[in-house]
Amino acid sequence: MTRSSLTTPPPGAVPPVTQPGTPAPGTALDSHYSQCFGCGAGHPTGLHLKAATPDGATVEAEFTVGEAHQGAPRLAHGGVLAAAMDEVIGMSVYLFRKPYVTGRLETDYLLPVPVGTTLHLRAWCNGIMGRKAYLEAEGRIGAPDGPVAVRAAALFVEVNMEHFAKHGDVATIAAEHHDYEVNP
Ligand SMILES: CCCCC/C=C\C/C=C\C/C=C\C/C=C\CCCC(=O)SCCNC(=O)CCNC(=O)[C@H](O)C(C)(C)COP(=O)(O)OP(=O)(O)OC[C@H]1O[C@@H](n2cnc3c(N)ncnc32)[C@H](O)[C@@H]1OP(=O)(O)O
Repeated sequence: MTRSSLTTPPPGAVPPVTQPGTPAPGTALDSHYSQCFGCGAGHPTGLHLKAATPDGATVEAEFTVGEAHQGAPRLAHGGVLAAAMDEVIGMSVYLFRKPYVTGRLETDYLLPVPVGTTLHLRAWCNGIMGRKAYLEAEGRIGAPDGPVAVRAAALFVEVNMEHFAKHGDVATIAAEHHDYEVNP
């Protein structure tokens, strides 16, 4: 992965700590919001990522490239692939049971990804420093050990729930999200 210093854990970054409530190894991960472009079942043209954590610390997910995801004819749009990486990384940092948002996302595109391809995604955390989490992901074509088509490195920043309440409907967040107390 070609990455900048901004997404590389600095000296002193620590491994993430498993929190109470972290899903057990093998648990399927629910969508965090039904209208989410990445994982929401209610989004008409979204990515509909299906995810699980094999070990309580990393996330594996599948995304099948559809007609709605094209850039060039019959090929996935690069921004859509970046969105898939953002989503699986977001799911992985959420395993630590704190709300984070993407601050920076860097993406390497190694292979074209045709419509109909199932990308096997994997995301993990390389370290945490204060509010900043340093994460990485890869997307492989056709199988968990298939050729790598996309790699990403990201900096996620911890926020409080007011971050979401400021722009969203608090009742909707509360209704769909039971892991955090929503009390702005
Ligand atoms: C409706 C339901 C929603 C409810 C969700 C609730 C919880 C979530 C639960 C589950 C989620 C599960 C799955 C999620 C899956 C996928 C989601 C995808 C994630 C996204 O798609 S999310 C949308 C895109 N995302 C944004 O919409 C962020 C916009 N942005 C901001 O909101 C601010 O910009 C913020 C908060 C990032 C920082 O603002 P701030 O004021 O809090 O803090 P500050 O600026 O001081 O930064 C603190 C330290 O981070 C460094 N830093 C910041 N940004 C940097 C950058 N770009 N590059 C390098 N370093 C950076 C600073 O340099 C400083 O570093 P230092 O401390 O060393 O000085």
